[in-house]
Amino acid sequence: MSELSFKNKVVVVTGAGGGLGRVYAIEYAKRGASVVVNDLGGSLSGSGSNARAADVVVDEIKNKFNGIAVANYDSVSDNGENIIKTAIDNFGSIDILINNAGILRDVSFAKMSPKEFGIVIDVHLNGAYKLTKAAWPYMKKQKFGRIINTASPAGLFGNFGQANYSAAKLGLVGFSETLAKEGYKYNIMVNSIAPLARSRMTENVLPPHILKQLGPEKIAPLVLYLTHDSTKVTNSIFELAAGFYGRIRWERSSGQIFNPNEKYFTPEAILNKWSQITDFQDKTFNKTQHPYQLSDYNDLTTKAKRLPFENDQGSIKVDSLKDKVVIITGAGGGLGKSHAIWFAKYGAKIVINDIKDPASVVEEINQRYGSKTAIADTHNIITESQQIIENTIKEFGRVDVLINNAGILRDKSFLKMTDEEWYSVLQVHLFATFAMCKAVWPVFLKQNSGYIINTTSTSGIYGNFGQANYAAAKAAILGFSRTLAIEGQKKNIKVNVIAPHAETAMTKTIFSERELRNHFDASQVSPFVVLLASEELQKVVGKKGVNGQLFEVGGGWCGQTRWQRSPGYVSLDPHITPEIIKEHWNQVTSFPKTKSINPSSTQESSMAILQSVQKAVAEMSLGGGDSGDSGSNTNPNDRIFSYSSRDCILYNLGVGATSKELQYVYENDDKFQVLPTFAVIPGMNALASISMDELVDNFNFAMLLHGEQYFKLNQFPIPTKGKLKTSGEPLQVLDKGGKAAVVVGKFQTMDANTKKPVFYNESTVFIRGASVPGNKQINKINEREKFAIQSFKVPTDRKPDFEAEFETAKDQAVLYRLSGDYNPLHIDPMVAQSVKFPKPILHGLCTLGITSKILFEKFGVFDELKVRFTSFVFPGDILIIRAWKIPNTKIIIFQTFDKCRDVTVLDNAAIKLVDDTVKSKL
Ligand SMILES: CCCCCCC[C@@H](O)CC(=O)SCCNC(=O)CCNC(=O)[C@H](O)C(C)(C)COP(=O)(O)OP(=O)(O)OC[C@H]1O[C@@H](n2cnc3c(N)ncnc32)[C@H](O)[C@@H]1OP(=O)(O)O
Repeated sequence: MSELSFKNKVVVVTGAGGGLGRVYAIEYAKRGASVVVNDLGGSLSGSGSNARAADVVVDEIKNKFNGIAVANYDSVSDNGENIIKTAIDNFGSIDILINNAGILRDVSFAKMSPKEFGIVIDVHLNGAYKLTKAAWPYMKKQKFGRIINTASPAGLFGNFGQANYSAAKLGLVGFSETLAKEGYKYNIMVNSIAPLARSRMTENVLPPHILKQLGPEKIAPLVLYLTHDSTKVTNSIFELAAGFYGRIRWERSSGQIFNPNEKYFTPEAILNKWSQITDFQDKTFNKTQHPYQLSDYNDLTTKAKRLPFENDQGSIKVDSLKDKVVIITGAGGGLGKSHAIWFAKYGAKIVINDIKDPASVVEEINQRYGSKTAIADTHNIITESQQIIENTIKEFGRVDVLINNAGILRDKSFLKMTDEEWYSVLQVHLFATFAMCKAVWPVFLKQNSGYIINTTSTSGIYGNFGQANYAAAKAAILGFSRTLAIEGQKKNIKVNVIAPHAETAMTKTIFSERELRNHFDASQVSPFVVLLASEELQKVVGKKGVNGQLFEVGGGWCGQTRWQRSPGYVSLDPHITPEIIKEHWNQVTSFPKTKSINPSSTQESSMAILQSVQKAVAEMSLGGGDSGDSGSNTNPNDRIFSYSSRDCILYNLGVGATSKELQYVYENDDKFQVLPTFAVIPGMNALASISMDELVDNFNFAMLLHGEQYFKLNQFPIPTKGKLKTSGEPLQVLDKGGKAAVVVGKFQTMDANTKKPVFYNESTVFIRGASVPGNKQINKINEREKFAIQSFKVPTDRKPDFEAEFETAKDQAVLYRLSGDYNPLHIDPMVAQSVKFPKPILHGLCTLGITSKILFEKFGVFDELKVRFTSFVFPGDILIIRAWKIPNTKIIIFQTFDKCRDVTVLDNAAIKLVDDTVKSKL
């Protein structure tokens, strides 16, 4: 494949003095681009400014790569336009913009100051806005542009201590989606990436063995691929780290429709169908979708209205809102007013906040539901949020529910959008939501309960033409809310988000009058909001409750929206290139039904990424033999293992053979042979054909230990070269008290040409920290070999018939691994430490190989072997092998003891001799 060139392209990379940005800048320059390396030169906390960081990168580009680059030291949020000007002044255009600069101000929401919130929004979101705004006219004019905005898993899912950062990062996603829609016809492609990379930011947060895999050089190839002029990908979000590349997209449930009449479309009716709302199966009236825009409400409302007038009210009455105190912002009309009336209907006391005219709503409510049901409040929600809370407590004595509903619109195509239009929309939506939540938070913390319902919009979720400001603000509210939900969980504070399909001004811009009459009705949203603030819903849903969730509601339809991620592509290539990404694009972006996942937290998402990487490492570590062969009727789980005398010698050396034993180490020796335990090697090579990560929950490859092994030899002597085919399948998948999982796999190995059986293995792995839910357990114990599940206790009434000592070499594992088990646990001190071993341990099969070599030489050929690995061995330890002949049988029971650690390491173990009268025939 020809190299993707960036010759004659002008690239601006912000925050390029280090980490990700630096690597981007270098990679672009190496491929011929002219690069503006922007960096303020500040420390991680954003203070100070020296020109060094950007200069160093520019020098590196010029001197080391003979590339073209110029430094810029402006702050993205203060002088973003200047950075673009640097590109124009020096190189005459701007083609590719990578908004990468960022700062952190991590602090719990309770302690977060408005300044800490504001500055993070300013650098990430306003910074990206400033640069994009300045670049946009050039890109539009030249009909070419590529923009990458840097989101984060914290933005997608929320993250403790990062309310500011989550808001900014998801805000960037909403912003990008809108730009993608507006830019498409001008060949401006806009995408977001959510990388989990090793950088100054992550260094303090992640453990070293994980950090090791998270190099920025693994992020850059996707960014370069996405921004190449031959790439037409737009409006997409990617999660990536450590060689994993996946796409993440919205998934909207088919949901539930109700007849949307005021009498029977109630919180009770919605509660009665809650499981349907959050159900992501297709239904007759609607499908689960992966949309780029809001639901087809025309269709849904029409169907909803055809339903019987009476919605089933179920058996649970919602009465927990009686005398609860609810603050609703922007409640002087529209949705807010409707919410207020519905809360009043359910017995709540309401603070009607609106800078315009709350009095008429108050009057209406008090007339209908009794005086003092509602009070008016005209404080400014951005600057006077504290007074609103104080006023509420003064009047009603408490606050239970906060509904952030107020908003404004300043719709304009991005080209024409003014700074005032951008900032004012952010102020009223995002900063007001922040200020109101901030003011009510201590009250909720103190009373150990509270409900917040924030209002996003389908424009925020999917982006919308002419609403870059609104989409950014609304998406930011969602990211912000998710972090609040996480932080509030322990204190019983529930934070959820709705995207109502009934926003006066917005709907007016989208729908015709007729359509509006058909389904613009605020009262079709409010019952859902009342339910979200009720205790009844939390009780019905159970332990975790409804928290941090996003719902789309309107016109009688209610649905839930969440993330869905592709299984993605993992490259273990140490030098991943954009070309490799291009070649595997289909894998990066396709969403096969059974393998796509729905991560719901930063931890879940990151763990799933790292597990995909570990799985790939495991597949490679454990031999990773070719799957199948080119013939027809091949099972994808089959693994081909070709070997030669060289592999036999390597194996023999790994389990203790020396130059004094030519039969094991010299292929021209008359008695050249491979030891019987070689039988485990093709099985081990096929271990990766069993997807442990799918069989058990919380799979972590580094936590996997070899537990037991059984094998049977169908042929002896074992051929010293050949092509073998092994098929693997799980026989048992069991949970060990929720603390570990045990997986037993069977591996049938045959000669790939003659199809004659050669070996049969049953291998047990013990996975610490993993669990197996009831419905995933497998127990085909009846299919297991008798010898494999037999118990072999050493006779305690007599001394062993045989005893031998063997000193393992310090480099035993280093040598043994070359037979195909490249598990880093046996060589990488960092990996070993991460799973609580002080240093790398020896392969269980190496200890077994050493032991059975000695037994083989003493007792002769055996055709069955079974062992349990009871403790680990460090390379260099001295082993004591003990064996007992069981009278009148062909069975030898054995045990291996680690003299240095004073512990039995192989136990419950036996071999079955082929002929107990002869020694090794060899
Ligand atoms: C061909 C396939 C190749 C596979 C390759 C694998 C990749 C390799 O690179 C990995 C390795 O080589 S790891 C090195 C070798 N293995 C070891 O060092 C493990 C040694 N064993 C231990 O540490 C403990 O026994 C330990 C930690 C395993 C268990 O100890 P405890 O947690 O103390 O367990 P315990 O409380 O005694 O028992 C709990 C339940 O688990 C069952 N169990 C115990 N040891 C087992 C073992 N070794 N294998 C299988 N099951 C085992 C117990 O029976 C008990 O079950 P139940 O609750 O049902 O009674």
